[in-house]
Amino acid sequence: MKIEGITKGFNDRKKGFQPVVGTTDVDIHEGEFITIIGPSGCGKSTILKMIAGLESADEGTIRLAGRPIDAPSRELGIVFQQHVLLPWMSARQNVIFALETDPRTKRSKQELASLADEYLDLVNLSHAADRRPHQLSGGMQQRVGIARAFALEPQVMLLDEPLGALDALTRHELQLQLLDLCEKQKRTFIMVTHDVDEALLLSDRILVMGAGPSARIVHDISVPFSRPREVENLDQDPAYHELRHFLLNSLTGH
Ligand SMILES: Nc1ncnc2c1ncn2[C@@H]1O[C@H](COP(=O)(O)OP(=O)(O)OP(=O)(O)O)[C@@H](O)[C@H]1O
Repeated sequence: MKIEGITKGFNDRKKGFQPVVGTTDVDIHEGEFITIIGPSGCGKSTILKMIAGLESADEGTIRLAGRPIDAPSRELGIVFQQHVLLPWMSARQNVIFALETDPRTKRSKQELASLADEYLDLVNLSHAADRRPHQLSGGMQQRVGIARAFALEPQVMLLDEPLGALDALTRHELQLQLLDLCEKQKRTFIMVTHDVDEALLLSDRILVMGAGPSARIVHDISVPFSRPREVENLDQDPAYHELRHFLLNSLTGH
C-alpha cells in the first residue's frame, strides 16, 4: 500500500476549516503489521478511515496494489473498538451472515458453517459458537467481531483500538491471541492503539504521529524483535525497555 501526500481537515461551523492530518507519505509492505500511535485527537482514526475508504483525503492518494482507494471494499477489513453483532443470531450465525454477503464466492450452507467454525476456533470461541451476543462477555463479543472480519479474508486488516473497550486482563489475553492470529495468518495489518506495549508486542513497524493540527508521522520505527514473540522474552530484553521508554516519551512530548 502506498500513501502519497495525503492531507485531511474538517469544517467546523464556528472555527471554519480545521486541518487535522498534515502531508503524510508512507509505504506499507504486504504482510507487515503496522501500528499508528500518537496523542489523542491527532488524527489516527482519520488516517485509518481514509485507508478504509470511509473518508476521502483532501489531497493525495492511497493505493492498494496500484489502485486508488476511493470507497470501502472487501479487500479492506475493519475491526472497531466495539462490535455490532446482530443480537438475535448466535456467534456462528453472525460470522455466516457476513460471509453470505460476500459476493466473491458461492458456498454451500455447510461450507459457510465450517468456515465460520474455523475462524471462531482461531479466536478460541468454538465452545461458544451457539451463544447469542447477550450470552457472551465483552471480550468474547470482540473476538466474534475479530473472527467475522478475518473470515472475510481481506488483503488488509484495519484495527481501530480493537481492544480499547476491554479490561486489562481480557485485553492482555486478546493481545496474545491477536499475536498468535497474525503469526498464523500472514496478511497486512494496520492498527491504531494507545497502548505502547501492545504496539511493541504486535508490530513490525510503529508510526508515531505528532500533535495536531496538521499532524504528521514524526517517527517510523522498525520493531527489531524476532518472531514468534513471547512477552517474557521481550520483558527481559533491555532493547525492549529502551524502545518503550522512547515511545512513551515521544507520546508525552519529552
Ligand atoms: N467527521 C468529522 N467531522 C469533524 N471533525 C472530525 C471528524 N472526524 C474527526 N474529526 C476531528 O479530527 C480530529 C482527529 O480525530 P481522530 O478521531 O482521527 O483522532 P485520534 O488520533 O484517532 O484520536 P483518539 O486517540 O482520541 O481516538 C479531532 O479533532 C476530531 O474532532
